[in-house]
Amino acid sequence: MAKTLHLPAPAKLNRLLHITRRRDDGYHELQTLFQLVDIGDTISFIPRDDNRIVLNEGIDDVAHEDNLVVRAARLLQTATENSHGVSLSIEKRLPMGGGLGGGSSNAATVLLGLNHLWQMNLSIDQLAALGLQLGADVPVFVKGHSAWAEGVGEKLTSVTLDAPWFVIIHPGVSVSTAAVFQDPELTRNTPPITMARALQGGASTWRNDCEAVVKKRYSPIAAALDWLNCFAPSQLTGTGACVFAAFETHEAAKQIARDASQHWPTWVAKGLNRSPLHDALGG
Ligand SMILES: C[C@@](CO)(OP(=O)(O)O)[C@H](O)COP(=O)(O)OP(=O)(O)OC[C@H]1O[C@@H](n2ccc(N)nc2=O)[C@H](O)[C@@H]1O
Ligand SMILES: Nc1ncnc2c1ncn2[C@@H]1O[C@H](COP(=O)(O)OP(=O)(O)O)[C@@H](O)[C@H]1O
Repeated sequence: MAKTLHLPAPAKLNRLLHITRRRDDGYHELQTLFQLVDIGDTISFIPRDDNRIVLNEGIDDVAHEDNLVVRAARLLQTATENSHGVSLSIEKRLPMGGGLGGGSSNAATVLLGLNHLWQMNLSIDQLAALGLQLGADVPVFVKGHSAWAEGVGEKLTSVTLDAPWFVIIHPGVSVSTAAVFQDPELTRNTPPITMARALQGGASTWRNDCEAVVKKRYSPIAAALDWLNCFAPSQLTGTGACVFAAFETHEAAKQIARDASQHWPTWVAKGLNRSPLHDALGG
């Protein structure tokens, strides 16, 4: 029987997110600091004798062909014109549409995992370019390092950030990314800053331009931010829904998480700089 490969798909936090401009095509240019964290999903791969791509254990709310793991596998199969197949399954731990990048990370894990399993020998840059076709957050997971990002998130420079313990709370609502970017009140003209200046400023200066609009539209997110702000400066990740705060010790994070978990789904996560996916693949 073919051996099963299990690979991690870590989450990310946006520790800073500035929106600098709306482009003519309606998309927004960003400056963001992506940090990888040590919570995530697991993707399992079993090679097949035929050329089919099959998702055995998927996600209830997402159709088979729409699932980013199936789309990533098909994209690699087409781009490399190969006739290998695979059976995939997802052990889902990350909330969907939570701003933790779970779907994007799942896609990146499939691109790297199948490049390895099918021995396609595409470079990381080639895989990141394929990943961008699936979503703006896929390339950072393909590259596998915390990063300063510009453009729509695809122009990446690896950075080494502090690695605190984070408390991450899901306030229980689902945020529409499109609606946030369409909101007339969104701050979309933050002057661009240099990466050096952002890093020099440090975490106490980092903020998320989506936060004001998201708080106004979703009162449960405002409530979770207000609650967490009583213990440490708190922020939204991506366009939400999750909010987070950093703590120096695991103990301190666990203590706050215990209280938070009485109200909301809550995670404690360690900040990372290198992806556990790249550790697992030995790259
Ligand atoms: C803003 C970030 C930061 O990480 O939010 P999260 O998704 O993590 O919350 C991401 O880059 C999100 O990228 P991605 O996940 O690809 O966005 P999508 O859901 O495809 O975007 C939905 C819609 O939002 C708008 N949109 C999205 C990204 C962007 N840079 N400018 C935009 O204007 C577009 O109208 C797009 O059709
Ligand atoms: N494998 C997958 N995991 C999560 N979401 C997926 C997946 N495949 C498709 N999706 C779709 O992508 C959307 C964004 O998911 P996700 O990346 O988890 O959130 P976010 O972009 O807010 O961090 C989901 O709401 C879902 O409809």
